Amino acid sequence: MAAGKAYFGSATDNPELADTVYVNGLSNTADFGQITPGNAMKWDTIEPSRGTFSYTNGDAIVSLAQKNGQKLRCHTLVWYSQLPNWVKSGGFDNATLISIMKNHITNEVTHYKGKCLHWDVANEALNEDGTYRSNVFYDTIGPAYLPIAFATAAAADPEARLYYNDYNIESAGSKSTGAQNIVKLIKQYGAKIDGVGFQSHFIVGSTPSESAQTSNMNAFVSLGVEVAITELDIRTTTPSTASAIAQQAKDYAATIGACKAVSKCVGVTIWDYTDKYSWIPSVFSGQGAALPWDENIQKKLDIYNAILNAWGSAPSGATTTANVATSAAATTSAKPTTTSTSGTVAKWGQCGGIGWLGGTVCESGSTCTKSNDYYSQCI
Ligand SMILES: O[C@@H]1[C@@H](O)[C@H](O[C@@H]2CO[C@@H](O[C@@H]3CO[C@@H](O)[C@H](O)[C@H]3O)[C@H](O)[C@H]2O)OC[C@H]1O
Repeated sequence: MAAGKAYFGSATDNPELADTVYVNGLSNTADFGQITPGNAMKWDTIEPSRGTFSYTNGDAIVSLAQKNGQKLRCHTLVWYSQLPNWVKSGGFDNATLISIMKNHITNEVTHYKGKCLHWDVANEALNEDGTYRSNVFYDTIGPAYLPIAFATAAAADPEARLYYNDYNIESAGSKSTGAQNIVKLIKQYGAKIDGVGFQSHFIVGSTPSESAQTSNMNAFVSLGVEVAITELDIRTTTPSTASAIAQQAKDYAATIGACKAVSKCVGVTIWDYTDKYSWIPSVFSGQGAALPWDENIQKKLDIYNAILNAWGSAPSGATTTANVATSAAATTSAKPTTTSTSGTVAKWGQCGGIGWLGGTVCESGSTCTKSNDYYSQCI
């Protein structure tokens, strides 16, 4: 799977796949060129007991992405949370836990070999002050668990882009510095790390500015890795207000604008696309309304249009009030009127001067062709 192609995508989860309106919206590649499984590839789902691997949920999401022609970010291999008790409280010695971790990674990455554009190899290894978080891997193995995990994933699927993923690393500070140190550590060990994911679970009005996010991304890029926004949502106190929505639109624009401004920022993923299935209300009491589509799977136009404008790719008809999840007309109106166009990609995310929120977009400097079927081809 080629690296360096930008995308805009959404997380999803298996229970939602029974909702036809929802699936139609998720499958609209004019909006979403990429999917991340929200839970289906986590350790407690994949290997709930030692040596027993269950890929049913993950496979369902892979199949959907393949059917739709969407890229996959695979999430996540080594995380202290949603980790089954047999690992968390197993009392294993160093060598045994290394072997368990390597076996888990090898089995899962091999199962999905060739299907994952990215793997979030390690998730949330840091405390807020940038020191290592105490978890069973760190406490038993030490910081070397990180390079070991990355090297193991690289051996199982050499083509997948390997990511460290965390929250509160989206602007400069101790935790961002800690994440930069993880990149250096993994490289010092001679293991492969390709990218850093900024989860970007933001709060309306407290979202870091575009320039703060841009300069922070560039600090990572200068270490020789790409970056991605991997779990974007911007929560507010519910019920939301008009002023909160106006600020939220600016916050989304700042975040997407930052990724757009950094050539090595390869894509943006929102953490599901509709408030109907957002994880926020269940975790942050009294908070929600964090996503660009509402609980009825209707676009919030202020936010949707702010995203399109920040992405620099508002296709004709994109400001329609129709709901893309239910309206074929909205999908049709989003198609370009020209039959085809080609040229050099002037800037990341733009093909022949017409960019798209979803679908394929090309790297700066490459050549592309685009036709009426939505998809550009990067040459
Ligand atoms: O009961 C559980 C339920 O709690 C669980 O919720 C998921 C928790 O993880 C969420 O994703 C994480 C959000 O932020 C970052 O910290 C992580 O990188 C993400 O993985 C996910 O959206 C929730 O659905 O789901 C399974 C239920 O059995």
